[in-house]
Amino acid sequence: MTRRKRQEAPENPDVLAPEEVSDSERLLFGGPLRYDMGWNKHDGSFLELGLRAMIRRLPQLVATTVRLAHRADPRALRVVALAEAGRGVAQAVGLVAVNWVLSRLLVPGGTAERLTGAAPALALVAGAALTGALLRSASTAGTGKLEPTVERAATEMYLERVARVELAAVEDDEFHKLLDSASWGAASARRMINFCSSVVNALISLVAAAGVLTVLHPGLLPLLALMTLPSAWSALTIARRRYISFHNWVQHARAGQLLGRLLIETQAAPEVRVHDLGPFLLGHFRAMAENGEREQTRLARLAARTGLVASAWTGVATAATYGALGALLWSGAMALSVAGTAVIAIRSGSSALDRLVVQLGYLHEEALFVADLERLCAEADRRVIPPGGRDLPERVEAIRFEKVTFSYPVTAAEPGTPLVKPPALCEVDVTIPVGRVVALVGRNGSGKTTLAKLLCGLYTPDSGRIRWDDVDAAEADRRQITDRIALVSQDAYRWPFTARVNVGIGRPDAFLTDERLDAAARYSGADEVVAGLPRGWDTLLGRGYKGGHEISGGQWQRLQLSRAQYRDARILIVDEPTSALDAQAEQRVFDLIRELAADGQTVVLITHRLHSVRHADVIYVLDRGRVVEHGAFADLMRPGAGTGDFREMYLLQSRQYQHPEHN
Ligand SMILES: Nc1ncnc2c1ncn2[C@@H]1O[C@H](COP(=O)(O)OP(=O)(O)OP(=O)(O)O)[C@@H](O)[C@H]1O
Repeated sequence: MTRRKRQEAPENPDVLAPEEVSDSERLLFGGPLRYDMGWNKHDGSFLELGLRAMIRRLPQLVATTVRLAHRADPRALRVVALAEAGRGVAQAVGLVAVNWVLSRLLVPGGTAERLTGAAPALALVAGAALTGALLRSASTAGTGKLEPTVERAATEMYLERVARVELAAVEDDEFHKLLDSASWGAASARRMINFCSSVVNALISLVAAAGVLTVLHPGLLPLLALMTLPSAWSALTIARRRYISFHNWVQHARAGQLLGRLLIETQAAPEVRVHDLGPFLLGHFRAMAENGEREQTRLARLAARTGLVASAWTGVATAATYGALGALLWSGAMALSVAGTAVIAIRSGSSALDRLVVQLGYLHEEALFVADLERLCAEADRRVIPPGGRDLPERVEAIRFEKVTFSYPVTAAEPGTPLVKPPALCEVDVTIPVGRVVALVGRNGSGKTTLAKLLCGLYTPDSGRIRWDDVDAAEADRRQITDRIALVSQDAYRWPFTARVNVGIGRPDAFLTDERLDAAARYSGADEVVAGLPRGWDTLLGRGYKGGHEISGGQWQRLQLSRAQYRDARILIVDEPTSALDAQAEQRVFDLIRELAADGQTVVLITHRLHSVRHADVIYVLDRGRVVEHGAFADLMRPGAGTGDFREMYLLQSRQYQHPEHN
């Protein structure tokens, strides 16, 4: 693979290098492989932050961290805050004591005499160092306690909110992106504790150094600035360089990793072999990896150059500082002991500022994810399933859809280009008498599943009403609606749990007994599936786990039918219940549904197998979101009745089952 001509290196090394995209990436992904995920929007955020902006944001960042920590463990927060403040005082006292020591040592007289004179000051230096060490360990312990607590509290806050929102929110693209970036918020909150404690510590050290210098000699403060600013600039520049390198490298690495995954993925494996895709994918993998390596080398060279410039600046600043100190000493404006203390204070202040700018950058980046987490919580609260509501009648006679219209939210392909999509349901009138079998039939995309989801309360109509006798579902207690419904959908979830839990999860609050499970399993033929599992009911279902066992689509469907039976709800919605079942199992399911109907169970049956709806009490035929005809099977099959849609579809299907000679 040849590589495109390298683009010119950027003039300003603080700006991200232009995209270096290999031909492989252009061919396979149409350009650089960028994720369209929520967190992606924070890529490169460190670079947007200058020194001044960092300092401006400092109070807000510290406030956010303190708020998180206070919510999780106020006591540990107090320990960390007091320990850090105490460390600052200990540092200042230590510096003053050093000055005292030097002033006692640098006086004329015998060594023993001078040492004796400096003894109290030396004891103070030792005391300050010991106190500082003890406080540091208290702060480390407090931070260590806060970190996991903050992460747990933030994770719980996230999960608890997400579990309560409407389905429409989870399906909304924008909400999903926010969900994605907020999912990093908990780990970021944890890291913020550490970064923030380092920032506060560096800040206190800096203030202590500046305070002591001001007390010693006001003229020393500009020297601190002279020495620390180039060093802060160099620390920030080098940190940015590393950051740029990481972000450029990570894109190419991601693209390469994707190819690596495709080569070993089970689903792709047959095609990789039959079409001999191995060398093709491997060749592109190598080209991308080499591109990534070249990028890293280039950035490492640039980082080395910047480091050298920064070191030269720091050297000049150090020389200027020591020159100024020398001049003050020479002119007699400053005592030697003060100059000695000033050197120590300036060094400690400058290293504190280095730490401050780097840690502040990281703190800023983590704070963006925590802000997403907070935004998600606010948004989730806005889109939460409303709690409470009107009680449903104990014995409902019929559920009625009255002129119900519903549209899914439309996502524009390009920003600012609204898409017009017809509603999934349009002015639909459907009556579901309790204790009867109602069938919904129609072409793909005609709105059958949408109607079932509205019945479950997963969506609410844009207009029109769904009434449970005289109670409007929009005002009813949603829990009472879902409690009365069991749903077997074509895409029912395959829980990576044991077979026992996969059925029992139909009603998680009910006691799991083998008796109840066996009864539910017999209902759909899942008893045969369970009998064939290596550990029976206790077999873990799902590949990729030790002891995990995979079962076929049809076997899953039987388990899912048992789950609905285990739920023991008054209304059973079955959406394509037999799509993956063999002919025998399918017949059995429809016989069961008939038996249920005879027992007075309400069944809403959605299916494309029209021969199976012959026994339904009423059949609704949908087309492009509208009910085009409805009635009993015999009525719909009468020539000339209604629109004839059902009759036509039914006859077409029956002809396919007949032997060609009989046509
Ligand atoms: N989650 C969704 N988001 C956006 N549009 C959707 C969503 N689900 C369904 N639709 C659209 O709504 C319309 C009705 O879909 P629905 O799944 O209700 O039809 P259906 O009759 O059950 O189809 P099938 O027989 O294929 O299962 C279709 O145009 C479909 O593309």
